[in-house]
Amino acid sequence: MAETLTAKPTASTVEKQAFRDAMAHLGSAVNIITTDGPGGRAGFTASAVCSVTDSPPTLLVCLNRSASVYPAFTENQVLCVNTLADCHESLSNLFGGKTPMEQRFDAAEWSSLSTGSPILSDALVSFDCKITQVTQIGTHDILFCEAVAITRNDERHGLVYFDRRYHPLMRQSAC
Ligand SMILES: NC(=O)c1ccc[n+]([C@@H]2O[C@H](COP(=O)([O-])OP(=O)(O)OC[C@H]3O[C@@H](n4cnc5c(N)ncnc54)[C@H](O)[C@@H]3O)[C@@H](O)[C@H]2O)c1
Ligand SMILES: Cc1cc2c(cc1C)N(C[C@H](O)[C@H](O)[C@H](O)COP(=O)(O)O)c1[nH]c(=O)[nH]c(=O)c1N2
Repeated sequence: MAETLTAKPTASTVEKQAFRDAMAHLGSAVNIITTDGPGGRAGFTASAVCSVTDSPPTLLVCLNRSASVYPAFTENQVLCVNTLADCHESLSNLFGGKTPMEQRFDAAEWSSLSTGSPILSDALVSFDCKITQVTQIGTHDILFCEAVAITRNDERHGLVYFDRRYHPLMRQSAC
């Protein structure tokens, strides 16, 4: 586990709502981030996920520190990024807040791979990761996550969150 950095707050001329309205114009994949371990099983929906480097294979996940799941991720130090397919809209909403944890997990099939974090059975792709570094910016922690195992489903269609709504993302069919 490496250092935790804290950015100095700076005055911004952009209002929070204007920022969110602007961010709603960026389409993104939708993911259910899961963890399990001494801190308990937990999961939440995240669109703030991206690739950092392939050497070592690293993704980042932004997690609001006020989320109910925050203590579990902090304690477990492992997580799985489960990228959702077009059929997962209601599952995304379940993991998107307020629903009790057991009810979230009861709605789908799960397995485990290397770290013990729940792997969503029909996810588009699952990155089983250990958290290697954490940086604090404003309300969120940026979790840098090194993939230790990956499962892929090359047949399913994708799911995109854009303009505050879900959209299916179709694979190009072979011609
Ligand atoms: N990064 C995040 O924490 C994040 C991202 C997406 C959605 N959400 C949450 O999901 C719910 C629905 O979101 P929505 O997209 O339908 O409408 P919204 O108006 O709350 O958000 C619009 C866009 O702004 C960004 N955003 C929203 N809340 C943020 C936050 N606290 N920190 C950083 N960026 C944020 C995201 O890109 C989001 O898609 C809200 O409660 C929202 O806070 C959080
Ligand atoms: C489409 C979409 C996308 C995101 C979210 C929601 C939705 C619907 N949420 C919010 C997050 O899922 C929610 O705060 C957690 O489920 C925690 O909620 P509880 O505190 O358990 O109610 C979210 N939260 C976060 O910290 N980082 C993120 O990238 C996202 N992205």
